[in-house]
Formats: sequence, C-alpha cells, structure tokens
Amino acid sequence: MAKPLIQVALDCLDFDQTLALARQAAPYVDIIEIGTPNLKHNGLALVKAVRAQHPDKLIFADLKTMDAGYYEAEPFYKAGADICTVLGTADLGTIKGVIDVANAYGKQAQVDLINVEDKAARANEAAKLGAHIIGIHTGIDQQLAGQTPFADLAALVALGLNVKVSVAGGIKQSTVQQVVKSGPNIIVVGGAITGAKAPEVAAREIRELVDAASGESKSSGGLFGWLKKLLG
Ligand SMILES: O=C(CO)[C@H](O)[C@H](O)COP(=O)(O)O
Repeated sequence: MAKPLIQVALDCLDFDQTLALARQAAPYVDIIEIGTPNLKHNGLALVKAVRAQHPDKLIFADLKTMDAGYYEAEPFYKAGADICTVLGTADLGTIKGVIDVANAYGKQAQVDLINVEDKAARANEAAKLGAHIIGIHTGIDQQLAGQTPFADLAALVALGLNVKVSVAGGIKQSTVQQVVKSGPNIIVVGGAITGAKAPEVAAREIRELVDAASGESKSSGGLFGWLKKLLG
C-alpha cells in the first residue's frame, strides 16, 4: 500500500505557540499546515517563520480562497508556501487562478471540497483544470454535528482521477489506520496532535500507525529486518 504523507494542521492563533507545535510535530510529519484562522490572525509573517525553521518540510497555507484566486494566493507562494487551498465552492475562474499561480511558482494548489454538494462533479472539473490535490474535508463545525470524512474519501478515491487526494476532519489515532486503507495521498491531523497533552508523542503515534498500516514498521527495516528475513 502506498504510504500517505502526514500533514499536521496548526489551528491555534498564537504565533509562538504555532512555532512550538511545529517544532514538536516536525520529526513525524511531512507537511506543516498553517490553518485558516491562524493564517488570518498571523498572516505572511507566520508563513515566512515556519518556512525558515523547516526548510525540509512542505508548508501548507490553508487560505480557503473564495475569490481573486491568483491575486490572493501569490503572496503566500512568494513567502514560502508550497501548497495553498482554494474552495471547491468558488467559481471555476477562481480555482483556475490558484492553479495558475501555483504552476507559475512551481508549487501546488489544493481544491477543498468542504460544503460542495456534488463532490464527484466538482472533483472532475478541478482535475480537468489541473488541480494538484483535491481535499475531502469535514470541517470543525460539521464534526461537532457528528459528521466524518470517511465515506466521501472512499467515493473520491474510487473516481480514480489523476490528482492527489487529501483527507481532513477529526482524524485521530483510533481512525487513522482505517483512513490509510482508503488510499489517500495525504492525511491531515489537527486536534489529535495539537490538542494532546504531549503533541510530540501524539505525532509520533500517528506516524507509527500510518507506517504500520502502510506495511512499513521500524522492525521491518535496516539490519534487524534483513536478519529477520534471513532467519525466516
Ligand atoms: O481545516 C481545518 C478546519 O477547517 C482543520 O485544519 C482540519 O479539519 C484538520 O483539523 P482536525 O484534525 O482537528 O479536524
């Protein structure tokens, strides 16, 4: 099974706390997300700071753009973001704007299907426009109403579109392996890491669970793994 990337979503509002959480999670994740409320609060300065402290990670700016796609996303790519989001409910021209500016900077655009009614139709349109990533996303308010992203994720993967698939929405230790089995390329975990007593421990747990579900574990690699195979 292909191993998905892990993305930590940093949704607090405090600049320094965001940097501290990023440092704690970084050893175990591939992508560091600055969440929408955080981005509105702290802006480009936070993107630049996270970029500077984590040159080896992908930086995700959750803009959730609704209009003026090229114009809104460009400064964030310039500041060091690798991926910006545009809402799937936006006009196709807006979505194309974010894809165009991503391409202009050699970066990626993610179309977020939060609140999109016909997700298959919009995913097809976004893929045709050249979206790099399409995100299934059960928002915080929808989570509070008891919704989950699992069925929508399975339906999107089943479309077999030529785009990467991301999934977000309350994913935690007890559900992350079920999510891996659905075959997304990127798994987003926010509250289960940042709201934990020990975020570093929670991030490591998520990493170990994802690795194990993807058929990779510490004990299967290196000298120990080779010896195990040799000894049958
Ligand atoms: O984009 C978001 C909210 O709109 C969150 O970053 C995303 O839902 C991940 O956080 P959590 O794992 O806590 O749901």
